[in-house]
Parts: sequence; structure tokens; C-alpha cells
Amino acid sequence: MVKTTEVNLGGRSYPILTGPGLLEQAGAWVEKLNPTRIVIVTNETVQPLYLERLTTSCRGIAPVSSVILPDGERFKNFSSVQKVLDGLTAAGADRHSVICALGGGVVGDIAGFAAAIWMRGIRFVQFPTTLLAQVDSSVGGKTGVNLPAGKNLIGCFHQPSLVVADTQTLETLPAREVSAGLGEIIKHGLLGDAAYFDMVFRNMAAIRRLDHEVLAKVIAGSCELKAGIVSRDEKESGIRATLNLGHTFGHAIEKLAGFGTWLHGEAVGCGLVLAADLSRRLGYLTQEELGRVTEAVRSAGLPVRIEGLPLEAAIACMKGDKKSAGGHIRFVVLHGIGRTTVEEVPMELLRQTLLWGGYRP
Ligand SMILES: NC(=O)c1ccc[n+]([C@@H]2O[C@H](COP(=O)([O-])OP(=O)(O)OC[C@H]3O[C@@H](n4cnc5c(N)ncnc54)[C@H](O)[C@@H]3O)[C@@H](O)[C@H]2O)c1
Ligand SMILES: O=C(O)C(=O)C[C@@H](O)[C@H](O)[C@H](O)COP(=O)(O)O
Ligand SMILES: [Zn+2]
Repeated sequence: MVKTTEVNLGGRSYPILTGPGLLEQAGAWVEKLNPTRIVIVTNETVQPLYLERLTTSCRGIAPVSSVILPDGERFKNFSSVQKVLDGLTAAGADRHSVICALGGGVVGDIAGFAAAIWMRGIRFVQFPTTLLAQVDSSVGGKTGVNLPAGKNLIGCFHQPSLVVADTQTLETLPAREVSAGLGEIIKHGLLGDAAYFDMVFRNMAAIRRLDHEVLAKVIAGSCELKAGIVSRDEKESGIRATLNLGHTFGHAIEKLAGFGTWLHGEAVGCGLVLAADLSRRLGYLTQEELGRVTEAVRSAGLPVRIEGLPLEAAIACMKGDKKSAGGHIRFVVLHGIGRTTVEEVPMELLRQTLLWGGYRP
């Protein structure tokens, strides 16, 4: 059963296909792009699991080669982009070649960025194999890498031509990574409506044990929500900034703890709790609503407290967030479930939230 969700961006529109066993059928969709060469970018963990499946499916369409990256957030950097560019050079890739990103969000962001800059931009296909990538990172065209100074500081918007999410690949995903995916799913629940949030909340245990029926609903729900937002605001001049809920806090945690120490989804989950607390201090959210957000994050198996990172360093990190302007930090805040604004907040309230969350003064 293949579910299709469309990202509507005029000439750059594309479908997101989700369902079990799609890697085996991938060639049929890639062929439609009429590529001169296919370069699959993956990493050393995903390669032994799924590379052969995708390669076999693409055989006969065009010459297929692959680039295997080291695994981990700490390798989401220029050096990995260079490896992909070297692979494209070795393959003799031209402007009509297609990159296939096979893996989680790290591989997708790096491969998408390489696609955006190779010969000033070639097409790429996302084959997300983590829950987080299937519900979030493969959709919307944000590509790029980290700098030591901060998360995703380098990159561009470059939409994929197609997203193919084979839900069967989730069966080999470690439990910690499933929980990380739930960080973004809970975020979507908070951005969507109370009914979607409640459905995610009620089905937390089923999602964590990868119940097929519930998982299909949640992946479709998150993709529809994100596709709808991206279709309205591709380059984040307005509503797309709401997809950053929890991320001003989360990105600071990832950087301060050292990239890869906290998973992105873990930092986002904890960031959602902090964003909810900040919203409560602003008078926008009730104590009961804060409790529900905290309980959702906790029951996803995600951390809800920081423990010991330095508070002032966190504020310095947040000033470098991409939503900041003139050194003023802007946060996505919640006004109940399903309603958000993006605003500057009093520094005193921010400090109170950070202390409450476990930051060290
Ligand atoms: N571009 C966007 O819109 C966007 C959105 C959200 C997150 N991101 C980025 O995505 C990254 C996080 O992505 P992630 O959570 O997928 O992490 P990840 O890419 O590091 O993958 C998580 C781990 O799972 C492994 N893995 C992948 N698929 C597997 C499978 N099927 N079976 C077993 N192991 C598998 C990976 O090798 C890795 O060790 C972060 O860098 C984040 O900034 C980008
Ligand atoms: O697609 C978006 O827009 C998002 O913000 C999705 C986030 O989950 C994702 O982590 C994104 O990469 C963060 O973007 P950034 O612009 O803050 O780096
Ligand atoms: Zn994210």
C-alpha cells in the first residue's frame, strides 16, 4: 500500500511516497527522472543494510555508483560534502545525473547540499531510512551542514525531485532512534491540531513498538502537515519558522553537549518542553498544558531536563540561531495546542526557563 502526499511548489512540486517495500520498486520512479548517472550517498551503517537493495533496483537505468560516508552528526560537515563531490567527479556526473540520499537526516542533509552545489544544482531523491527522516528531514528541501559555531549554519534550500520512504527499513532502527523521531512527531502534533496531538499521545507505545497501522497514520500525518507548511512558505519567510518549535533550545543543547552527544530528536524533544515552559511564563499556556507536553516527551522515551550545561553559553548559542535578528533571539511559542507565534521574549523569563530546565547558572 503506497501513500502519496504532494509538496506543491509549482514547477518544483514533488510527491512523498510512503509504504513498506518501496526500496525494491525504487528504480521505476528513479527511471522517470531519466538520469545520465545515479550516485547513491549513504553511510557505513546503512550500506550493509540497504545499499544493495537500492542499487539492484536502479540497475539498467544508468550507471550506478555510491559514496559511503562515516556515520554520525559529527561528520555532518564540509569534509563529508567534499567526499560526495569527489564521488560525483569520479563517477563523471553531469547536470543530468541524480543523487540518491539513502539514510537518515544526516545523509539527507549532506547529499542534498552536494546536489544543490554540484554544477550549480542537480536533482536528488530522498530515500529516508530513519523515523525522523521519514516524518521530517526528507521533506522541504532544507539542506546543509554544521560548523563548529553552530547547527546547519551552511546550506541552501534545494528541493528533492521525489521522496521515497520505505517503512520496512524502520525495522532495523535502534529504539533510541525511534524515540528521536518522536521528538519531531510531537512537534508536528503541537503545530497541528488537538486531535492529531491526542492521537500521537494516545499511541505513543504503539509507535515505539513500530505498530504498522499506527506508524503509517503518523508518518502520513506528519508528512501532510510539513508538506502543507512548506507548500505555503518554501524559504521560511513566515509560517515555516513554526517548524522550528523547540529548535532554538534544541540546537543549543546539541552544540554545547558536542554534536552527536544528544541526538537531534532528543534535543528537540527537550526543547519542546522548554518552549512550553517559556510559553507558560509568558501567560500563553496553562500549567496543565505544560504538563501534557512534558508527559508526551517523557513517554516518547526522550529527556525532559538538561542537567548541567552552562546557562550563559546557551544564551550565546541561541543568539546565533537563524531566526535571530540584530542579536535578538526569537522563539516559537505556543498558545495552546495548534497555535504558535514567533517572538522575542524578555531575557529574564528565558533565564528562568533555562534554570527550570536544569541549566547551570
Ligand atoms: N533538513 C531538514 O528539514 C531536517 C529536519 C530535521 C532534522 N534534520 C537533521 O537530520 C539529522 C538527524 O537525522 P536522523 O535522526 O535521521 O539521524 P541520523 O541521520 O544520524 O541517523 C540516525 C542513526 O540511525 C542509523 N540508521 C539510519 N537508518 C537506519 C536503519 N534503517 N536501520 C538502522 N540504523 C539506521 C544512522 O546510520 C545513524 O546512526 C540532524 O542533523 C538534523 O539536523 C534536518
Ligand atoms: O523544515 C524546517 O523548516 C524545519 O525547521 C525542520 C526542523 O526539524 C529541522 O531540524 C531543520 O533542519 C532546522 O532548521 P534550521 O533552519 O533551524 O537549521
Ligand atoms: Zn528538527
